[in-house]
Amino acid sequence: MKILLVDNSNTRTKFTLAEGSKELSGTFWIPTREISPESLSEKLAGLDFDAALICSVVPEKRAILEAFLSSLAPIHLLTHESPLGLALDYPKPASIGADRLANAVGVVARHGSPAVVIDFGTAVTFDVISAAPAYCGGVIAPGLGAMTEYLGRRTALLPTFELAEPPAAIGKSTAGAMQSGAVIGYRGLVKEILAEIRRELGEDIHAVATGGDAALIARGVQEIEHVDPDLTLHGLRIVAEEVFL
Ligand SMILES: Nc1ncnc2c1ncn2[C@@H]1O[C@H](COP(=O)(O)OP(=O)(O)O)[C@@H](O)[C@H]1O
Ligand SMILES: CC(C)(COP(=O)(O)O)[C@@H](O)C(=O)NCCC(=O)O
Ligand SMILES: [K+]
Repeated sequence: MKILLVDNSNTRTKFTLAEGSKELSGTFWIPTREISPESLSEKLAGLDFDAALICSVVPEKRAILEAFLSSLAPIHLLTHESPLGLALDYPKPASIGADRLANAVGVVARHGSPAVVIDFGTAVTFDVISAAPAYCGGVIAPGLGAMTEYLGRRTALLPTFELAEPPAAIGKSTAGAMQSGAVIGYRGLVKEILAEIRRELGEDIHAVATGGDAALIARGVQEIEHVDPDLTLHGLRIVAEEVFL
């Protein structure tokens, strides 16, 4: 059975096909703002699948994905009521972003629990999973791209610049100084949040990173043990196996 997995997040909507193995057979993405019946017809043309699992944190685009895919195959929308294989130790589980639930499922299966998964996307999210495994809660902070874009928009003289490793901490140009603030500053944010999480838990749990900015930031954060770029899709694959197989 071929299952189409869809991670509809705020910047990019990622797709892949699960075909019963632990590998994902090719991933591709569409900018989320471009999701429409037309772009879906074009990008999914010729793709053959028997079911689809959608994880969405963008309601307007979720409605388009649901309508489009349900005309082709049975679909399941990931929620806190999906078979996640973990307890949700959280006052309002319905409020947890579906991508964060998928990350929690993915990290337990691929890296073990207890764990903290950090997703460097539009927002950066930290999610803590206990040994049980149970989802315990987490942290939401502005994402690296959103933060730097905002700085460019709210100032008269600051340019947009490439998010890349700064040549030095002490910038010798406006763009160099901004790269330093973004990349080095962001690593500081991550280290401090991880340290506080570990202090609060009284336990040295391992950290796994995913999301568009994971590789750039994790390179300078020794507390992050693994970067797993497709972790969310793997979480979806595991839930899809429970739902459809
Ligand atoms: N080709 C790309 N398109 C968009 N963002 C990218 C790309 N490559 C890296 N990024 C970075 O990834 C971030 C978005 O990460 P992503 O995991 O796609 O977010 P989300 O899951 O919220 O949609 C952007 O802020 C940007 O800095
Ligand atoms: C925190 C998020 C914006 C992250 O989205 P992303 O950066 O992956 O696009 C998303 O998971 C969300 O809208 N969550 C709902 C609120 C919550 O998780 O508490
Ligand atoms: K995401």
